[in-house]
Amino acid sequence: MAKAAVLHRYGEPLSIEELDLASPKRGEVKVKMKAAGLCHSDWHVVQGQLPLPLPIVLGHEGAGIVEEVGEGVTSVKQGDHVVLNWVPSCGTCSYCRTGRPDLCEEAARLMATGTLPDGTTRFSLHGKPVYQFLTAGAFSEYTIVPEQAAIPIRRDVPFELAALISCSVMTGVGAAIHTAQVRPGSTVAVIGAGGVGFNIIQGAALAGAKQIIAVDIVEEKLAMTKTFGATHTVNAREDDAVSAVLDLTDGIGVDYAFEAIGRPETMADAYNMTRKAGTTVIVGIAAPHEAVEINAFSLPSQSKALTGSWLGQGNPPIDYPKLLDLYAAGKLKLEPLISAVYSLDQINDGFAALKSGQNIRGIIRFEE
Ligand SMILES: NC(=O)c1ccc[n+]([C@@H]2O[C@H](COP(=O)([O-])OP(=O)(O)OC[C@H]3O[C@@H](n4cnc5c(N)ncnc54)[C@H](O)[C@@H]3O)[C@@H](O)[C@H]2O)c1
Ligand SMILES: [Zn+2]
Ligand SMILES: [Zn+2]
Repeated sequence: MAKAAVLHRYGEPLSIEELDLASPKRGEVKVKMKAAGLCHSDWHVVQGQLPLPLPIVLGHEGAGIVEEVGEGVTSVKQGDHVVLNWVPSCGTCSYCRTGRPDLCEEAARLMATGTLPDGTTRFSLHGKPVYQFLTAGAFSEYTIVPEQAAIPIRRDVPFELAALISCSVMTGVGAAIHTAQVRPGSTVAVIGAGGVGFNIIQGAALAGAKQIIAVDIVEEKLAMTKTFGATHTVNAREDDAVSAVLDLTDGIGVDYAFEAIGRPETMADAYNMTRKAGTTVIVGIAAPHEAVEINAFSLPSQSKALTGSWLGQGNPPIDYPKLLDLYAAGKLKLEPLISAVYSLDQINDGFAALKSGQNIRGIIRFEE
């Protein structure tokens, strides 16, 4: 049995249920969850913007302890501390073989099916399957994931901080460092200062950007971005974000602009505040039917690079431990990213806070 937060119908609160949990099969790992972050991607699912099979256990940003391993598992053992990798790459598809495990075809398939690789799930309720978001299903006391989804980590980092590495830190820092490859002395704008946006800001600062402009609509969070390396802030409720960023860059625009909200309008804003030959990186996730409007003539005449970034173009077995080492070396801030801690029972309060934009990151702490 495992107590978990289950989404039964889009738009409804999650319900806390005691689910049946099978044993780990070959190549699978049972994890006792210790902490799980509330990411806007989970919220997109709740709202029906990312259609998935229901009922489902959401949560994909998590850390815990290996409780049991299935046959053939070699990379982790009972008692290891692990961070969940929500893109458990297969190692054999064309993307994996060409160094892009973030775009693994098998992991993309599992996102759509809400299952483990064999097409089934280990959670069930009254004999019917309960699906697992991104194979993780992290909003549960226990979960069972593919071996590739449980990345062993150093033991000296508290679980709540380690959990953040799983999505917001990897996604944000990776978007700046891997995807945009922000150069020292460059100029950056980040639209959306949430869990992901704060990490794009600290990633750009780590890369040596000289000007980092944070754009959001919540003044308290904008003020906090300064401690993560932002040099300027723009409140998009008060000012037009594109004009404000152009004003701050002598009318030229920034070298790199990032969108970290998931709205087509702000994606176009990110493009429009990028200078000629600069780079626009879309990190926010919009619904599959939505489209972004971009001036067609500008595409050749301004020659900007427009790209996306998934999991910060990361390779979790290598990058999660590296990011934790950067934290231990005092080069990444993790503690101040957590602005509220909830119990699993309080998860709907956490999502209400996420919806209102008040948290940087809210995190679930599982009871002992
Ligand atoms: N590409 C990936 O791999 C990946 C990974 C994780 C999350 N995401 C996506 O990134 C996005 C951000 O996720 P998050 O967890 O940081 O979300 P979040 O809710 O923590 O942050 C979103 C921020 O946007 C701000 N905002 C909302 N409307 C705005 C507006 N009109 N103008 C300016 N700011 C506005 C909010 O105040 C909030 O601070 C989501 O779409 C999420 O699904 C993508
Ligand atoms: Zn996420
Ligand atoms: Zn693959």
